Amino acid sequence: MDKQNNNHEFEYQRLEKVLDIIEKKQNALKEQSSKVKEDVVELRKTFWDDITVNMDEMDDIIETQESIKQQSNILAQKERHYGKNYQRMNQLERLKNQPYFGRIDFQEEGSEDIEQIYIGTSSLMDEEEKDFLIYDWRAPISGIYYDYAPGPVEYRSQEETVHGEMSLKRQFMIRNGKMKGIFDTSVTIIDEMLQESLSQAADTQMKSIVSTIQQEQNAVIRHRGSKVLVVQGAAGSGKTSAALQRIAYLLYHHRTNLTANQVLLLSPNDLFTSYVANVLPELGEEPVNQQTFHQFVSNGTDKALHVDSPFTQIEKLMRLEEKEQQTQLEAIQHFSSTAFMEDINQHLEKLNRTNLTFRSIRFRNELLIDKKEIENYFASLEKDMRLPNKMEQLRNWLLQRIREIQKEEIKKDWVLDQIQLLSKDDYMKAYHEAESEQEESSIQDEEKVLREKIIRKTFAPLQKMIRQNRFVNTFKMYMDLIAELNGNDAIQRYKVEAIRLLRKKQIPWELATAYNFFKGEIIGHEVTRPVHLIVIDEAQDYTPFQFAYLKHLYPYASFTLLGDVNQAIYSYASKENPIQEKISHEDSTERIVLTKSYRSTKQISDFTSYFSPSDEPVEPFNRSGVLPEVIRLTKSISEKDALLYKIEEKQQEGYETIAIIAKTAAGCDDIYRKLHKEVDIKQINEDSKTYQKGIVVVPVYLAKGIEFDAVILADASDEVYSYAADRYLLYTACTRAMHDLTILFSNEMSPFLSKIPNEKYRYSTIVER
Ligand SMILES: Nc1ncnc2c1ncn2[C@@H]1O[C@H](COP(=O)(O)OP(=O)(O)OP(=O)(O)O)[C@@H](O)[C@H]1O
Repeated sequence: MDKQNNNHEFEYQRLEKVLDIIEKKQNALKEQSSKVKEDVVELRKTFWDDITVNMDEMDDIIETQESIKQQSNILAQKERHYGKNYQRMNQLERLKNQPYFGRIDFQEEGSEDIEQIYIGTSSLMDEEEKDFLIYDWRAPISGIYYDYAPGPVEYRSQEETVHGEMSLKRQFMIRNGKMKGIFDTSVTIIDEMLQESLSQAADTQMKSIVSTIQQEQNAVIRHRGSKVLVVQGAAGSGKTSAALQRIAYLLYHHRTNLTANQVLLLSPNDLFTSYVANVLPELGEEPVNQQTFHQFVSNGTDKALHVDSPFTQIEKLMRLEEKEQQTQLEAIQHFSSTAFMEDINQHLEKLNRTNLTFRSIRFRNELLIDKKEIENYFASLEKDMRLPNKMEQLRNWLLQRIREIQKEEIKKDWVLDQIQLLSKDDYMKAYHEAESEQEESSIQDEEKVLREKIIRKTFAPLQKMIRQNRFVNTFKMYMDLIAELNGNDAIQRYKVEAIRLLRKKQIPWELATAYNFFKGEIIGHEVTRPVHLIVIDEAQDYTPFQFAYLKHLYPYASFTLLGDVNQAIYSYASKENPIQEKISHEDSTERIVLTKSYRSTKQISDFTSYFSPSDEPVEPFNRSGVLPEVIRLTKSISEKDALLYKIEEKQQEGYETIAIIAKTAAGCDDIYRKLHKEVDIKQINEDSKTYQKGIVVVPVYLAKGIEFDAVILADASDEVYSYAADRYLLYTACTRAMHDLTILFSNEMSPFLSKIPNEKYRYSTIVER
């Protein structure tokens, strides 16, 4: 290789050249696009001109249909072409800003040549469309860039493992098409680009990390093989980032059999959904189907039911005294377990052997089919048949019964009464319908058509109701199951309140997924769209039941679960979660641990490591900042003044996103009330969809997954964070801080903080105005 190609001057010139080619391609594409657009508009306008419509003979009809089909295909093809151009235009626009971020010089074993591989967010060919000027970061060869330092390397192409030598690894910092820096890995010891990226201010929209993906993250992104991938990652280790880049990677590699709408991304709350919404489009991919699990469950349940959110569950628990909380937890843990799924299965078997609870079918206030009759039919079905199959038979039988009833009803006088109420239009339609059936229609023919119309219309809701299985009372059976549950004192006590809520059609979160499972096992699960890949972020908050339910619904889907056992704030609900090692050691499950934490400064990471709830290792990234500050409020200063003082200080220090985090929603209300007249502060609650830069007040459980420049923990006194479960909340809250962490408390500090060595934080007793 020409040594000249190694110097920086070469890189500046190359960048110019590439930008020039991008521009040329853009211009060519623009021209092409406007031509295609004109064609599409023209074709839409003249769609019928080239078609000869002839319906005389059967052959003519077929020919007409054929030519319509052909014309539609041409139109569709042109529209697709236009869509593709549009997509490519966006890609080129992005490339113009940062065409590439890396270069590797690679010599394949046995080859004389050294290839220069430039890596960017999407690929670019030279003007002759012969050679790659830029490789997509997801191309197999690009993997080397993330996995190795210069030296011997290998990568896996479609068919084989390719070995070779990497002689150069170079990083480029290109912003707005301008070269801002060039770093060779052999020269720089620390990753300057990563340092730069991490020291930036927090954003309300997550950014893609393709240019600085780290080796361990790359293993997550490019993982193949096992059906279930479990990622345990320290707070701020890039789980969410890796999850999104993984989706982009898989969409790229499985273009032909995986599309964005076959991916389900489950996120912890709406705020988070909008926080990450930009990443995939930034990577040139379509957004995937993203929901919270609460939305997923609510969409799959009875319309009349109100499903409590997980936040309601956590708030309720936090209001209880420790002993009461323990009892409640014990019950919740049972409902969260796969043992409860077993209870349900046994109960369903029993129901299958005995009978289900049906509703009688009524019509015009009269009993049409008595539930006894339905029970008898159910009992007559073959004993070993599965419940959903029995239900199908039952539906068909009922629909047939309805058809027979219709034949009787059509003759009755009430139908004639209804005919009198029909509009003139309906009469006319009936007249034409009757006429089209017979050359000369009589009054009787018209009446027959009208009677059929009335019967069809009147019975339609009934048929719909049968198709929707509303003749079986799954909710009542579920309530019975809960009421009949045996179990310890905790369960017996829990049942009383649960039944009270269920009677009001309100379902507590811990019973909601189980109800959908129970119902689906009776009437069949409704899976509306094919899902091939399910990515669950904050997976530590899923119960074994919930995870088993998802696997049951989508037995052929691949799963990627990402979470942190240290942030299991719903450990309130379950001691076990799918991220834990023992659960993830099932067949076809692989587990990757991300230990390095990138979000917070080393000082914040060190500090939080003292109260991290589990032994999972956390290795702080070496980015320096100030020590966290722990402030004791004394009587001479109110919480309000202390907060105002600290907010002002953080603003003066230049922080743009400042979060005041409280434990509960009530705590947030209180802070908001005290401060909103003094400073511009926004409150984040369960319904918040987005947030802006500035000052926010937010409960811990809604700050999950998000990050802020500066975090002020409003009250870390011992009476606020003292139970075992509070440790997870405290840890989650403090690890949201990127650059600055301030903790306030009055009287005694939380026991989780009191053991931290003094040199790990700055301590002050009073804040003076
Ligand atoms: N390789 C990387 N390059 C640049 N930034 C990174 C990288 N990895 C992580 N980050 C940054 O670190 C921060 C934390 O990342 P992310 O939110 O993905 O972590 P997480 O593991 O999901 O965190 P948590 O579990 O605490 O919510 C983000 O600002 C992200 O952009």
